[in-house]
Amino acid sequence: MLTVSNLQKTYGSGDQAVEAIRDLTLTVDKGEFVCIVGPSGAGKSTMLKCLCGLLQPSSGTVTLNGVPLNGPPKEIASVFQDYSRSLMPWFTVRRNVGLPLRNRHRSAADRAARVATALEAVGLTSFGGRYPWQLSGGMQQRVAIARGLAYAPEILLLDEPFASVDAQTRADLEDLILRVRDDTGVTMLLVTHDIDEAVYLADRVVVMSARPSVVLDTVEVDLPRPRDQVTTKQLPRFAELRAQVLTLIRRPAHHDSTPDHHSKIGERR
Ligand SMILES: Nc1ncnc2c1ncn2[C@@H]1O[C@H](COP(=O)(O)OP(=O)(O)OP(=O)(O)O)[C@@H](O)[C@H]1O
Repeated sequence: MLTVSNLQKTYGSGDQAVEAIRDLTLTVDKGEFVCIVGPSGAGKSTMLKCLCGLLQPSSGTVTLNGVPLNGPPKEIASVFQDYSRSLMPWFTVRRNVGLPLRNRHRSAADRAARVATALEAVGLTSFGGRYPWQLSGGMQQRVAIARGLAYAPEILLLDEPFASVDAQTRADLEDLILRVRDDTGVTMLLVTHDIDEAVYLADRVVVMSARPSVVLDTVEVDLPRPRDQVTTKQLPRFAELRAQVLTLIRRPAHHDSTPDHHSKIGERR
């Protein structure tokens, strides 16, 4: 469904040039849940911006259903880490969730129905009339997820979506996103620096090196579904997969990445 071939991205030029991504190649199949792990500054957000058409790669291609990307595609919705900056504080929850639908020229009744379904999916039906600042951080992130879902994308891109909430809320949101995936069949591409989270959620974990990033390897996650925060994480296979990803991350890349970068990624604090 989504193919990234030899993606390379350098910001600026000359003395100011920052090579964020050296060479990324990966594919995401329809309905798959792919997690991307990589150290801080590895270029994960840069990659997602290239995938949702907000940034032009310096070289390489991104194709969606066989068509090269040329600007933001209507098939993709994104959820970012910082919900406080992605929600409009002067709009109600309902209006925030319905915002991207206005550009798709849907009727008011259709928009309202989609917003209601999306709010229900994230358990916020009774909060549609509130403002974001009246909600907890975890609830605000659920609003951001609902906004992505209301858009009915083929692919949902999630950039460290649970990084700004406490551990219990994070676990709840992880389970929410798994439930949404089961209910809707939407393809998920989620970036995280948390190995446990990646293994818990994914069908496949793509491991990125430190900047300038390359794909170090891909790990197939053959854990049974439905997954559970307690029983899945107690499985010996979960520990094996976790160790496999950690070993990859600790192995220096072939280019000039430093061990310091690698130490920033790892087990949940
Ligand atoms: N607009 C920009 N101009 C110049 N350099 C940039 C720009 N955006 C990002 N960079 C640099 O590119 C590199 C990759 O940044 P990016 O935000 O993609 O990494 P990341 O893996 O998402 O990091 P984190 O996990 O900390 O969010 C960093 O060194 C960053 O400083």
